[in-house]
Amino acid sequence: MKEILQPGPAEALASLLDVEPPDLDRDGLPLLWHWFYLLDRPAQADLGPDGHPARGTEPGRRRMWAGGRVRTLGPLRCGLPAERHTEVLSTQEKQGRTGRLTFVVTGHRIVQGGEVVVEEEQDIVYRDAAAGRADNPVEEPEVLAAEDEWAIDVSPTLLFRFSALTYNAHRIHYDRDYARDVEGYPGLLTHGPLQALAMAEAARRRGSGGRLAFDYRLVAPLFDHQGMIVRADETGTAVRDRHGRRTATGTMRSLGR
Ligand SMILES: C/C(=C\C(=O)SCCNC(=O)CCNC(=O)[C@H](O)C(C)(C)COP(=O)(O)OP(=O)(O)OC[C@H]1O[C@@H](n2cnc3c(N)ncnc32)[C@H](O)[C@@H]1OP(=O)(O)O)C(=O)O
Repeated sequence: MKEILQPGPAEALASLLDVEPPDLDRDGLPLLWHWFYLLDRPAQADLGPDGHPARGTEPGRRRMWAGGRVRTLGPLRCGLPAERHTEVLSTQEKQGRTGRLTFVVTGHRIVQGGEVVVEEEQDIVYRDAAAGRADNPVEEPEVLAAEDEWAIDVSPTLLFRFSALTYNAHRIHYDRDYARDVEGYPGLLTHGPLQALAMAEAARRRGSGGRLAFDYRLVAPLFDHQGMIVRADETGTAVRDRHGRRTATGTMRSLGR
């Protein structure tokens, strides 16, 4: 897949996150902002009942984004062509606390000007249909956001706009009836990439930049009524809900300028 990268998606993302638009001419796209470019555009006829492309998935199993590893090796520039190369790297069966898990790892490389500028692995997990019904956490008392934490209101409009920007039609993020009645979730599910991006942005606020290695895991589902509270410090970055339950963790390392 190949396209000329335009500033529009980056401007739309800055508005969605309520952050200052980055200086694209000086720095290129920030860490993970490549997720809004070079998107798959599957035909409507190819979508399964969950809104995700049906190809290659076992009918009835539930897809979740479980984690990933990203390396930025150079600036990704707007105004220039870039291409994405994607392949399935591995498929592994595991037994988790929530039942049978099938992890599919896909590898992605973004090439610009003949150089690999982003290298990434994404971990997607498939679970049995009943698993979502167990994802109904007991809510502890509220833990207010500290001064060094970033509280994001997870509203349906935020989730819808994120789905739209990534051209992701997975119904768990915007169709409350489907999320509850079919997948058994207690609310709309916050995208894994949105949580990863919030962690990367919290680190960017602290001055991270240049060539970076970022590893992250989505460790528990985050629903829209639970808020999203993000923090980054020198030891890593994490997301919790407003009751103190951790839903994502990440570590970042500089690879030098
Ligand atoms: C976009 C998009 C979809 C989404 O965004 S979906 C929403 C975002 N994702 C989530 O909310 C997932 C949250 N995480 C979970 O629900 C659970 O952590 C998960 C992934 C279901 C696993 O929970 P379990 O309790 O069943 O598993 P265990 O902790 O007992 O672990 C069993 C083995 O699996 C390995 N493992 C666990 N989590 C991960 C991970 N995130 N990445 C890679 N591997 C993982 C764990 O290490 C254990 O392995 P062993 O070798 O030690 O057995 C869209 O669709 O596009």
